[in-house]
Amino acid sequence: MKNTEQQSASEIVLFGALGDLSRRKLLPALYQLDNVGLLNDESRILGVARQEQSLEEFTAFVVENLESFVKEGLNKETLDRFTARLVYQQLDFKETDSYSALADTLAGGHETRIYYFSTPPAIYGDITDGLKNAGLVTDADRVVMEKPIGHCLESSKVINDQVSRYFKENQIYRIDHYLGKETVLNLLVLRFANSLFTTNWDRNCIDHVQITVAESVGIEGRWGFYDEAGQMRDMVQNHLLQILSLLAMEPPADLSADSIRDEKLKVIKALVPINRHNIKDTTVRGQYTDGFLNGGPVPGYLNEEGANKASNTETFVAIKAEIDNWRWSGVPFYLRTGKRMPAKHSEIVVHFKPQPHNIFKESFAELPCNKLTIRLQPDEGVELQMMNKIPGIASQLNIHENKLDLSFSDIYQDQRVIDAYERLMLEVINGNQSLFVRRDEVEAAWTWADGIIEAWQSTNEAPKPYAAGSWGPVSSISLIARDDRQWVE
Ligand SMILES: NC(=O)C1=CN([C@@H]2O[C@H](COP(=O)(O)OP(=O)(O)OC[C@H]3O[C@@H](n4cnc5c(N)ncnc54)[C@H](OP(=O)(O)O)[C@@H]3O)[C@@H](O)[C@H]2O)C=CC1
Ligand SMILES: O=C1O[C@H](COP(=O)(O)O)[C@@H](O)[C@H](O)[C@H]1O
Repeated sequence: MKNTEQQSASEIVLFGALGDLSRRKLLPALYQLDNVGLLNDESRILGVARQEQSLEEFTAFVVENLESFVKEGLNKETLDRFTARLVYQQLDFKETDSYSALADTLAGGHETRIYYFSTPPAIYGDITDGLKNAGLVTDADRVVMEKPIGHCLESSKVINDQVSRYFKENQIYRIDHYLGKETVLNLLVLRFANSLFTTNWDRNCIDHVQITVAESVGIEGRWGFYDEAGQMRDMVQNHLLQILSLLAMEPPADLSADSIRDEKLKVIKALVPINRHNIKDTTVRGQYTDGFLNGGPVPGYLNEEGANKASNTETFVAIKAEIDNWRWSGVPFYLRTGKRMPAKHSEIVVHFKPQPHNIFKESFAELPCNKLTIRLQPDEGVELQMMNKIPGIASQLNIHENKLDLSFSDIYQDQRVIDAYERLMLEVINGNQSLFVRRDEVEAAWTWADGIIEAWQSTNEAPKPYAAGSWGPVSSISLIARDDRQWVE
């Protein structure tokens, strides 16, 4: 299978190769690229982790996880090729003077090295120092950093400063995997390749927007990490703000990385600050309690595996966000995200304004407004809710609400849904930063998120309880009901 003409050979170095992200997402993504011929035959994959183990043991670990996480099943030929690329290096990342063993392992390899930091962000600086000390930093190298970068604006600056001592901005790929999702990427096409939406995409035509990112999973054994972060830092500061900025940005001049990132940045900077004065009217934070999901009982957050203390960490956030600019002034963007909600279900619903005058009062006292629903996952697609005449001679102008439904699984039946990490890994290999987050975006996002977190801290209020398997605390309904609107369920 040859598809690798443009992909130059690189050494892909996974720091934290034995961790959760690596085994569930990164290794399967690399396997999938290999399977479709998008990994150069010469590229090696070097797993680096703290644990002492042989190459055979690492290979067995990789195969076991590929078997679990590559849904389509493994291809023998690809698996043989993939496992032949593997190399393992034991290393304590904090021992910044002991990276010489890694340098020896990399010696004679390809000149482009991709260092993927799949570790807690607090040690990105140590890894960078270690690489520098061992002479493993050149202009050809790239660094991939996982989110959330830091815990707040200040800590993100420290981490970014540490990494950028030796790597330039054009070598740094800050991952937000939502930017690699087909449907998130499709926002660019939907908005800028369809004049219908381009011309109606502003405060004159749009009443409000809802963005829901609901997960049915809890915190999946990551209590230690999650309890420090909470849903605000884990999901809103990054994924939801990235979706919001793609949805609300001005048309970029072209598809280059900086054109897109410049426009996203302007949106994040234009978000109306939320602070202790407006926090109560604009946000709700919740924490799930014991409940039922998929027909069975599930534990509350404080009863999850690994929970070791009482905690006020939020597992649900709803926010009424506003963008203070020419295009969006007065249009609320309601954001909502939580763990242990009834289903994994992420979508954007754009509510258009009502018609100025209703000539169909006999059918509808109030005409329902057009709604554009962008289903991010699962059941990816785009749906336009509109009014239509019910066919028939008897009813001259009997109308009802119906929809145009572009379901990706129906239309692109033979197309596998590509995992976000596959696309993003390929973009790193190809050296394209468009789908990665620039430092100033991260900092603007932290500035806004920190304001909310500090305001919550200042009120000292506990998160509102919601039963696992529900759509969040009752007060999240009031948040939007106060504006005479309701969440689309
Ligand atoms: N898991 C997920 O779904 C997601 C994760 N992320 C981000 O990805 C990154 C990795 O997360 P995740 O895989 O879940 O975390 P894990 O804790 O599962 O993995 C981290 C890995 O780093 C290793 N490590 C930590 N410190 C050292 C050290 N000093 N020396 C050597 N190895 C070390 C750990 O080894 P050991 O086990 O020996 O401690 C572990 O293998 C984080 O930044 C996280 O925020 C982002 C999105 C989703
Ligand atoms: O970054 C993260 O994302 C996942 C949700 O990702 P998805 O692709 O499954 O929607 C979330 O569960 C995790 O807590 C968070 O760190």
